Amino acid sequence: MSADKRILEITDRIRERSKPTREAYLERVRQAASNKPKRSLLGCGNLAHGFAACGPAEKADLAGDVVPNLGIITSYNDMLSAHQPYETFPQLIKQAAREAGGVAQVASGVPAMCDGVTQGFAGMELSLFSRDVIAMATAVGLSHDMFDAAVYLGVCDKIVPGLMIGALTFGHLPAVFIPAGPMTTGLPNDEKARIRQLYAEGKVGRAELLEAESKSYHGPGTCTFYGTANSNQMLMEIMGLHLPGASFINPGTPLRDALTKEAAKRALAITALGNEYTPVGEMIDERSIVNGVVGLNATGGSTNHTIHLIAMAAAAGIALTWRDIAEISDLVPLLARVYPNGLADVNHFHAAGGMGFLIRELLDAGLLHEDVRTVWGEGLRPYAIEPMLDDAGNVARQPAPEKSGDEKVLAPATQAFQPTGGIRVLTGNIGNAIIKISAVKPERHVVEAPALVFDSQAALHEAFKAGKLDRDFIAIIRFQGPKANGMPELHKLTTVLGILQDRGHRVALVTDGRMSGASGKVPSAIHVTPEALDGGPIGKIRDGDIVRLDARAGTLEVLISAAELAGREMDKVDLSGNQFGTGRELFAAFRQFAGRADQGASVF
Ligand SMILES: O=C(O)[C@H](O)[C@@H](O)[C@H](O)[C@H](O)COP(=O)(O)O
Ligand code: SF4
Repeated sequence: MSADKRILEITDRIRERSKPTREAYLERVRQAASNKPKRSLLGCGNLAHGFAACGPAEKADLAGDVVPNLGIITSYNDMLSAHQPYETFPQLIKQAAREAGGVAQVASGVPAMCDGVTQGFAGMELSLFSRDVIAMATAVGLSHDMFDAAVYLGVCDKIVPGLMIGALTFGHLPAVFIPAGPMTTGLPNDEKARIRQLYAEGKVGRAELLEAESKSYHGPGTCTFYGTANSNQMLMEIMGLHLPGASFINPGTPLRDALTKEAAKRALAITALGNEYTPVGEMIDERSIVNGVVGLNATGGSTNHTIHLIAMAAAAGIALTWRDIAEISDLVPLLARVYPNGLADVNHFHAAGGMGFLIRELLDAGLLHEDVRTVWGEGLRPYAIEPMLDDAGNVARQPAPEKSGDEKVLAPATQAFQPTGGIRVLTGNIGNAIIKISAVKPERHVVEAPALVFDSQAALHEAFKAGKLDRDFIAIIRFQGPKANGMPELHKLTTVLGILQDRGHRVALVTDGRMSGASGKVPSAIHVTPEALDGGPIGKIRDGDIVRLDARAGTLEVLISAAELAGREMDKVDLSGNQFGTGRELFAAFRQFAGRADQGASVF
């Protein structure tokens, strides 16, 4: 079934806009692909260094140019529960490569930051920039030119986008992304949030809070809320970079290991040395990107992808804009209710039918491009499946269930939770901004209240503790953009603003910073562009100004005259405290050269 004509029109518009950059990119990909395998162009000394630590069989294989060599880019560390399982993946991949007559080598490790550990602390000011560091580290690994394809081990927030930018920069190489899978279900996310609010109100102590948090985040695997990490998994599957059904299988299970080995074999099968050469730079095109945006809106995915998807697309020469995202949002129904957009977690989503059911529903509704290339072959329909193990312990796939296993978690397109997607673009005299409404009650989609201006999230917390916030207000937190302090997530504010909202106050947040993909119930206009440090009007808002956030009309306004706004001086904020400590002194160039949020906030 072909996609709805409005989806086709948006895709055509993106294709037309991207033509100059996309054609130049594809020329570079084809140029790089012309010498295959690249390692045969290396000198003997270079090559000997490249396989010095291999066994005799691998050395013999790599000395020639008929055996494919798989580069592994791994973001393993023990800090992220989602990445800890990757400790054992390289051995599995190497074993699978041998079984498939190929070789696999770890090409490089890339850093991975846990936004949950750094949330609310200085480390969060490195978070967004770590995406581009990951892309650079990926390039360092692949620059050895020893590889015919690469597999990318990454799950969390900035890691998959960084790996994707790196993979597309080596667009002549086939790329398969290998997920680690979600943590098993622990304390429900809404119960965790309830205990946090009790703690913030002084009704429970630190011991009770730590006990609740530890029952929620309790083992290896991705945290089970639908934040940026799980949005990444959804994107990699709907864009055809995972194997069908790979995203949400728990780590440490036979099916997980079978999927990992299958991914390694698939990557070796689609190199230029075989008959299904699938360079990722050609495989990912405007249709794949639009499919990603559709999936993001259909699932109420992370607002961080209104930044990362733009940067990822740009790495393939494709120019994606917030207007594209907004127009797709207006066409795509919300089909998933996973926390913070509901009470279920990602394991419940998978059990209800998961990605296979979602993709089938969106394909049948004409909301996805079916005629795309994927790492699995031609077309997206083969992803409308659910994976399992056969008797021999290999991956088998059967059609996704006709009916959702739980229509309160995963709905058919005919019974969508909301007729449009979870992500909106707001425009007006404060600038452009993003809001995720899938987790905000309809009665809170419009908030008009006096502004209270803060230069940091800490200042708002202080005002809360001093009892100054028991009122209707819109918090304006500015100088939180990429150039100011690395555009941190201000997700810790969710608890305090949630308490005030639950007390019946009309509250909202407006910031040039970010929120977490796990943020939700408080109406928040985020990624305000231009940022204050770039002269954005958000830097001119004063305490008491009336601000109106209207997610229905798609507007964000400070209700003063244009003349008064233009006549106001930009506030000045001392940012020297954001330039040193926790490694921030090493990121001055990133702050200086970071692009706008609506253009991907990239340093490239
Ligand atoms: O974008 C995201 O999804 C968040 O950055 C997420 O990865 C982060 O870990 C949150 O902080 C988790 O939520 P809590 O901080 O509420 O545990
Ligand atoms: S989902 Fe967030 S908190 Fe969980 S491991 Fe990943 S980065 Fe850390």
